[in-house]
Amino acid sequence: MSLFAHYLSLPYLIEGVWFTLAVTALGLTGGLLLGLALAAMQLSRFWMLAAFARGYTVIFRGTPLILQMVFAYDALPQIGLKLSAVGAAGLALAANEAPFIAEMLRAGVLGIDRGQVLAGQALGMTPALLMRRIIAPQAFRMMIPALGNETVSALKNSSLASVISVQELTLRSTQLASSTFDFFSIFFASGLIYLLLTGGVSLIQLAVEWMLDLDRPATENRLSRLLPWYRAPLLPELIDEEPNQVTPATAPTRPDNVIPYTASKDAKAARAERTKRAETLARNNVAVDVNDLYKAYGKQAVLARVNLTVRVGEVIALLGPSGSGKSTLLRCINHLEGWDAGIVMVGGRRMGFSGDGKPLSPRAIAEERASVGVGMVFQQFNLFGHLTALENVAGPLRWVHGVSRVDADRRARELLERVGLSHRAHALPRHLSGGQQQRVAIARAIAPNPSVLLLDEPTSALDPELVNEVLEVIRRLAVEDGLTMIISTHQLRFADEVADRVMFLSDGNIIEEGPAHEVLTNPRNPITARFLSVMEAEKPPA
Ligand SMILES: Nc1ncnc2c1ncn2[C@@H]1O[C@H](COP(=O)(O)OP(=O)(O)OP(=O)(O)O)[C@@H](O)[C@H]1O
Repeated sequence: MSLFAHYLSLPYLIEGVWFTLAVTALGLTGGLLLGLALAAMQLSRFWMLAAFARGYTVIFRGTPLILQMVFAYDALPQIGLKLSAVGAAGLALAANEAPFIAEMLRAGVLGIDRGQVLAGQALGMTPALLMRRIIAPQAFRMMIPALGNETVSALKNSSLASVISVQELTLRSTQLASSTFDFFSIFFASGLIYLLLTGGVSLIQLAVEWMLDLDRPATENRLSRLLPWYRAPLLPELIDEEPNQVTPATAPTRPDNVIPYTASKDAKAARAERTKRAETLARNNVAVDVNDLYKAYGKQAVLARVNLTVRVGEVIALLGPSGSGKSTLLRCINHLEGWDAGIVMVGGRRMGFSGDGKPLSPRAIAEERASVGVGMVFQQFNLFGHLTALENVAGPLRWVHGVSRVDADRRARELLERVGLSHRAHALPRHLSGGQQQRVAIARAIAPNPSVLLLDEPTSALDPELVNEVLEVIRRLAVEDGLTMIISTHQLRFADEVADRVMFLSDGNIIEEGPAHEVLTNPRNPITARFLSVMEAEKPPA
């Protein structure tokens, strides 16, 4: 036992630990940098880069590390690259670790919900901003356990450096044992030192996991403020506050030339009101103009020469059976989806193309989305999972529109209050109900004051009892703010009450359109009539 304790603190072995740590540190740092480059190449749009990275991965993952170490130490000098034993071992370990780390990074990035990426794009985030603010923070959190594993494995693999005479712990233990024949005590001491080192890695991993745990109450310190997923601590006055009702707008932004309609009980007065509103809207500028839009997936035409004109302040309800192309049409308007032929103009700008007709880069499209102002609300809410409700609304305002933190927070609080969620400002999306999440998503979409709001079946992922709270928010955006909206929905009563016009899509064609009440109560096309009769329970009274 005393011999065991003696070997544990023997300077000869302790010095070996430093070599072990040096090789591991070189291997991990190099592996992380090279892994980042390889992952970026594999995820890039350029197939040559992706093919190169894949080839590298196949070679370095498929050959033994011990061979790579010998190669780095003995073969590289023959082409003029002479490295120290520690340098050669570190280089070989880095080259070997890189493909494993790259695969972890790639899995982390690909593991982020595609909906969040679409939402970020719709908010005008450039690819780099999306990566920095949305994808990387969440991917990193998911990768910590795998990174911990990889660190432990690199630490143990560093013992292979003994083949090129690096004086690391394993080599020194063997040398010592050969000269003293005290195999048991030396190898037990050496094993315990390795265990202490790997135990240290596990502790660091646990500490990082704890620091990044989203369910942990947010704390205020300088370091956490620098992190992209920073959350301000909960303000005491908000903790016990009673839930707000969905309250009236604090600052409606209705254009002057849009007449709000009030729900009139008298059918005749309501009709007169609608006619007057339609006449006013017809004089307004065009907000969205879709011309001969054609899009196909393979041989299937999903949008077959669609034409659509929406005036400022108008509310359009897109109806149609599942698979008729409603979501695709909305995504094309925001250029989240490319198309094969046709032109989409929003606010007089040709979306996705420069003045001379050339397609824009992803970055330029993102900037265009932000400046034209097309908000989008998705069926599955698509809130950023690592950000609180407040940050979901305020973050994009700061990052995309350059609004100051104070102003962005103020605007976010106003909007959350408006959708009845000020008491949940610091809640993470996963702690909100579906209806609450969708209300935050609406607040996020209208925060930058978009000129047009696209809503893709905003209530179809909700339980029936939560549908009304979301419809109420949308209703107020139409009625009080006069926001131009295109809503794909199956809520016929809602469409009748809120929409100015209904467009009915079938197999990628608009087969019927007209004033909402007219189409919904007296359809001319047999396909529309059949669809409405199937949805009878939802149909508005004639
Ligand atoms: N990425 C894709 N690849 C191939 N086909 C697709 C893709 N996305 C959509 N489609 C097809 O395009 C058609 C239109 O889909 P879209 O989602 O626009 O319909 P929708 O009217 O919004 O349906 P729902 O009401 O169910 O959401 C469908 O037939 C769908 O299968």
